[in-house]
Amino acid sequence: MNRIHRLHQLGQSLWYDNIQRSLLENGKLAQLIEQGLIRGVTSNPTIFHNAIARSNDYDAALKPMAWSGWNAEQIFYQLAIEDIQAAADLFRPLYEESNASDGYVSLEVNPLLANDTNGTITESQRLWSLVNRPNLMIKIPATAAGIPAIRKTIAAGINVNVTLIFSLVRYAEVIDAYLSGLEDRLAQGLPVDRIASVASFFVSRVDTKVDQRLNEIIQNEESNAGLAQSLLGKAAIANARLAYALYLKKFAEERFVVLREKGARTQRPLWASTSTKNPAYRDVIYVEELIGPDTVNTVPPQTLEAFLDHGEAQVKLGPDVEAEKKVIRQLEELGISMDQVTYELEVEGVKAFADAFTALQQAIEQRRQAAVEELGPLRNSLPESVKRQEQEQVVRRIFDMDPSLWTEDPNGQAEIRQRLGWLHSPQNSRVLHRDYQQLAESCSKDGLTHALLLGMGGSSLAPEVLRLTFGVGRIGDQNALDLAILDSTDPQQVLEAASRAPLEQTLFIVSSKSGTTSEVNAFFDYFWQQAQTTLGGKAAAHFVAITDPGTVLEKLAREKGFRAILAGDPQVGGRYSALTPFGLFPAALLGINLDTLLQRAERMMAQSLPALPAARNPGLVLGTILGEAVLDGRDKLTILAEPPFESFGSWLEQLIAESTGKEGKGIIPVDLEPPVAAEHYGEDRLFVYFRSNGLWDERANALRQAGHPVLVFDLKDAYDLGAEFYRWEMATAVASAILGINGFDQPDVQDNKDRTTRKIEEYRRTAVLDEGQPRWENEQGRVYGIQLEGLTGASTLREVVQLFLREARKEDYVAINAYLPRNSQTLEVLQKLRHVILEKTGCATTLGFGPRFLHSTGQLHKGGPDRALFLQITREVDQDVEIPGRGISFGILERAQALGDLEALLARQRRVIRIHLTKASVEDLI
Ligand SMILES: O=P(O)(O)OC[C@H]1O[C@](O)(CO)[C@@H](O)[C@@H]1O
Ligand SMILES: O=C[C@H](O)[C@H](O)COP(=O)(O)O
Repeated sequence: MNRIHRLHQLGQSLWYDNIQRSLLENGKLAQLIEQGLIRGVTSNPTIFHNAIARSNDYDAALKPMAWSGWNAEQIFYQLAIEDIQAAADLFRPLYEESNASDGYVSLEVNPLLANDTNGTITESQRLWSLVNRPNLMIKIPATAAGIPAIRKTIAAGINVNVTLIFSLVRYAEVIDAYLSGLEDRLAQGLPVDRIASVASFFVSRVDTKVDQRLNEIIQNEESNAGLAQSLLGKAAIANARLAYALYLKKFAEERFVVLREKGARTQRPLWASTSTKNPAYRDVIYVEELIGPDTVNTVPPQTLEAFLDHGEAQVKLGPDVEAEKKVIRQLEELGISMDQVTYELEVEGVKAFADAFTALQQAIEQRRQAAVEELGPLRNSLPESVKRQEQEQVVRRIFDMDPSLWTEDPNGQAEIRQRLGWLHSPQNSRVLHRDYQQLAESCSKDGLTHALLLGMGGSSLAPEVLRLTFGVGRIGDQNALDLAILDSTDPQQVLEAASRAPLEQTLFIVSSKSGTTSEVNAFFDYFWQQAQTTLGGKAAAHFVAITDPGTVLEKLAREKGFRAILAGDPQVGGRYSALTPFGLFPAALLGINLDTLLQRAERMMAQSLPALPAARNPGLVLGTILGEAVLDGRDKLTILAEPPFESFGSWLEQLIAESTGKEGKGIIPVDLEPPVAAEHYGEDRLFVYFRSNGLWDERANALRQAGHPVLVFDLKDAYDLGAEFYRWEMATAVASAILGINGFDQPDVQDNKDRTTRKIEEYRRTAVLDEGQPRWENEQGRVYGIQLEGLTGASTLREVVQLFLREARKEDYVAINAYLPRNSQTLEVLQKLRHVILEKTGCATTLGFGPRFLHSTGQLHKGGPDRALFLQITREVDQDVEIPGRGISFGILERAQALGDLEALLARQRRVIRIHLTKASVEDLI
């Protein structure tokens, strides 16, 4: 039994005089409750000031509310109420178990109402119904105006923690107000048995003031110095013990006996202000000296720790208070009037809380203004738009799976009903994530050191982001698996992936929701054959499939005897699958703690539920910004992501582009664009900045000053990706609804696939790929696609590119679609090309590597707005690789995909050229 348990045995409950969001989120508060160390929580305006203004714990939650036009006070109450509710929920079991004697959490009324009876009554009722928890106590100050408010509030059936009590006279009034409130209830035939109240009697502050006077006497009045010296540090405890004696007396009187028979409880004294202010005193003095039955002591963290370490628990309270009366008498003899002291303390106490409240409002106001600045030109329209989402109950309808938010088409609606499972993924995945972790552990134990994931789009991008953000961690005492991703049919890239995957030590993850994605099938054929050749009968133990139940891939994996088959959630579409096995199993292989990742996602989910106001929902507000920005002409969502989050944009790109890019509409994600001076950007931009260390603060400021909206999302560590996945999924769903788009299908992807299939069939028949007639050619390369004015006069590929760029119109974007190996050399030169294009045309630029981007931005290219120039680049392959059993090579598959892509774009009258590099290199285009 520890010291605090002993204290409790003597009849005193220890409450915690502290609240802070991080304590709620990191499990510390839950732990203190579980260990039986604290039995309640108290807050006050100073505590909230410290919690909110002196930390960044609340900033992320504050932003959407600020963007939605809420003022500082609205924001404060939303944040405070959330904390109080969360704490109350943690205490709920104790509250029930202790038959409602402990387990309370206190929230104080606005201290600026301390002298306003009616204002306090109304505010108490407002907070009581907003928090909506039976184990809440509303704190009301024991001012003259507060006393009648206490009576009315108790009579209304609300638990009250009466605060700022200093004097015995006032304390008697408090007891009377409590009893009167109960009597009022009885008179109305209302029950009194579940009403709880405590009287917070402030302790240490009395010593602070009295000791100051005593010290003046010691200094200035020689004759009284001895007595004054002996009284130092005595007043507060004496005053509190007298209060306890009063409590014993009052609650033994007939008046209360009547109430007790009806089930009423006593109003326990609560010793507040019990941290030691004078370092010369014992640091647990205001706990040790005030122990007795039916009391509460609320202590800040340092006092709790001190008592746990060296506090002595003995009963020190009782009816015999002669010594205490003597202390008060002696103080009076020295001219220190307790009436005067306690009056001053009450006035100062009210003021201090009011000042803290005002300072807190100012601190929130500053942060609110800074957040609003981020919206730039969108700031005025956003509050109305968020209100509209609220009126139209968008979040409720999303959770109710109401497809009419996105489309009237019955087929589309039927599909959407099967595609909203991601809303619950953070919780649903909790059931299975231990299996993924165990499987990862078994792979590691069996000596597998590498993993190669074969997948496209939604099935490969989340794993890639996790790999690049987290790096390779640990599984137990081993290095986790070094995960690589293959999502390209470019033969060079296939070979590179193969060279980095030693067969004896590699786990292959065949990852396809549908199980029919042609690239993935080709990768499987290739690596299965390799594994068979080297590992023979042991090959299957090196393969895991992630696929939805009932797919051909599942069947194949079963037939071949794969090490494991992980079932996807059929209610979740590919690009929304990050928090299902498609993202989570690769994460486990990397040694990522799935519990923490899912916890962050769950926290975001909890903020996204329909019960919360729209302005508090991070995904809803973000989605509203994205949607409204498009309607305002800012459809180029430009992603700035600081290390280690640079790769996050590639996941975002596929989510947003494939979801919204259809029916001639869409948001155009612009990822990893080389930076240029702020004035080069058009008014079609909305920037989002994923901030980790503030490396790009200056750049963000310059953009903001140039009039662009720049939304900032602070990420504290890689695990925040869990939350971001969820936030952006919600935002994408909301933005799609605002744009009137079905965000859950990808109608134009199939066309590309069909055209590719036809090309391959023809190739199989004729051994030639039909590339059509070039519009221009020389020994450097050939040009296909739309007719360009003056093309015949061009003498180099560079000139061809220049001619093509003349087609650019204001607010177009230029998409470079490179069917090239994705490695640092090609990336560098293509980024250079992007830079030149951006400076020359002022248009946003995107870069995609084929065929990877076909499963990302490919849908947007064909289905989105006709505001793009597509520069497709293909090349002669140096070293081709056969796809076993398919009668084609990866090189042919890649080229057929490029041709299918080109054809699909031309069929939609898009402005596209293909430059096929024969002798030339990409450098020659710049
Ligand atoms: O997981 P699958 O079925 O192989 O699909 C891969 C990707 O292809 C698409 O279906 C189309 O691009 C994406 O939505 C998906 O993420
Ligand atoms: O409810 C608790 C009181 O507000 C708190 O104990 C005040 O303590 P202080 O005097 O240390 O500010």
